[in-house]
Amino acid sequence: MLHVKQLSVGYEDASVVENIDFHVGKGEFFGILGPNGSGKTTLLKALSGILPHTAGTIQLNGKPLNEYSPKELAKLAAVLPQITSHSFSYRVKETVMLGRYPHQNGLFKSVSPLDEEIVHQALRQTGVEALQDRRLDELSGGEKQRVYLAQALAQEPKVILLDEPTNHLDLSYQKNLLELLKKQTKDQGLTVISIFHDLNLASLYCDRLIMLNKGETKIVDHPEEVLKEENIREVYDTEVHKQAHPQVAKPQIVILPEDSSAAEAAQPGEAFLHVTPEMITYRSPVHMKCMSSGVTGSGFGWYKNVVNRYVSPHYDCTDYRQDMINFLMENDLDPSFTVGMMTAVNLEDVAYDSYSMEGHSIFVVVTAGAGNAVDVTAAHEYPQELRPGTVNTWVFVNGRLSDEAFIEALVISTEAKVKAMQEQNVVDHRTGTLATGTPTDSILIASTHQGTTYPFAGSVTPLGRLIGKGVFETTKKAIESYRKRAGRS
Ligand SMILES: Nc1ncnc2c1ncn2[C@@H]1O[C@H](COP(=O)(O)OP(=O)(O)OP(=O)(O)O)[C@@H](O)[C@H]1O
Repeated sequence: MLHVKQLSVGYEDASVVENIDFHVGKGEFFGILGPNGSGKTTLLKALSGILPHTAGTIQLNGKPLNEYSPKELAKLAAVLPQITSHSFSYRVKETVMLGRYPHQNGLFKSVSPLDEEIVHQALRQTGVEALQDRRLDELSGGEKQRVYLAQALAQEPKVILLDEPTNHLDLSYQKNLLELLKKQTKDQGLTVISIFHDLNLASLYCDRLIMLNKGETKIVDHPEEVLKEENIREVYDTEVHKQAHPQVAKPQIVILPEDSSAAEAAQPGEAFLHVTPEMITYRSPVHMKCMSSGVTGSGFGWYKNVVNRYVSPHYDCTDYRQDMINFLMENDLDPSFTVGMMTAVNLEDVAYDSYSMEGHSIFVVVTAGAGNAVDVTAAHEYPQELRPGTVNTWVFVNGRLSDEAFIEALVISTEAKVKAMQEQNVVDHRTGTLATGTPTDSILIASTHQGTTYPFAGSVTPLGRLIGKGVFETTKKAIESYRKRAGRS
């Protein structure tokens, strides 16, 4: 559809963008990225034929751009410029109707029923139908933005060129506008070329991206490649972290702020633990990055408190999440900052200890029961009941864990728990085989996110070895206490 080869564009004698090469296919959503002043608008102006290029070629549908008459070009390409505060006092509908101009013939350019229909459709699609009789200079920035988009759509172009289309729009209109354009790429084969400052929106909606750096191409590729941390660091001179979008297969970028807060003493340990018959509470002085299967605070997140709440073995689990939230609030613990678990084990039997080795340190807390133990390899043979977890394992690490280290810490903790159960000869009563856990065990790996960085935590690393030892010994102690009480030792 659009082929750009060795393109250079500038103002007067000075070149602003140089040696740009890319192509955009029919129905493709193509994003232009780059810092302020990198030449995005200059490139877009050249692509829309507003600014002549000084070298190279731009071909639209196989024909050089400069060989199109303005009217011919307007039938093929529509431009949505950056909206400025200045606007004329046209009415909204008149403004959108201007989009039909390239399609109108004859001396008087009368409005046909088809023009009316298309204009109405564009007003509807962009949500400005109710504003159609209002004057443009009375509208908010976001409303104007949508009116100009309606005008561009009314033009029925094959390519639409947009300069930061979302910059005046609130969250919901940003999404609506980009969804609308994306739908048009799929349903109508519309080609969209758009400048973005918001890298995350560009990642979500664009098929491919070009990233400009000081008027030159840094990279042209799909978002996963373009939005690599090293590219952004080099081009935007900013530290970022790239991560997966939680719901769709697209990368997202988060800014890493300078760490200005003085590190508080966060060495995990008994000092922050409080045990009562109703609950075990760990109140950390710092927010901890946690991975857990808690009732509240599950998955990855940042939390200050961890709670293991005692509930009766006959606890009705139907609305356990809301019940846990109520319980936390009654106890002055903010559910937004608390990982909450439940157990039917007597909390006096909790086992905990600190472990350190070669400058690495962890704190482990375990509550364990064996009555409901299960051999997971035979669990498929029997129905399992949803009962409060009986082996709840908390591992607090003094340091910064990478995602890989979190996963490895979880694996090591599970291996150590299974070994402890087997050593204690905990048996699945239905199969007579050694148990590996209980049906609703819960785990927390918490990282103070200060001090040493841990890229890994497998058993080949000192941290992994420490977790293996700590979870094994603490789980053993917890099972022993549980059994003593139950009179089964
Ligand atoms: N009309 C002009 N005459 C001369 N120089 C210009 C003109 N317009 C832009 N420039 C210069 O060209 C360079 C690129 O500007 P351009 O507007 O293309 O950047 P941009 O990447 O779109 O920036 P932003 O993100 O700030 O909108 C800048 O150094 C700018 O000062």
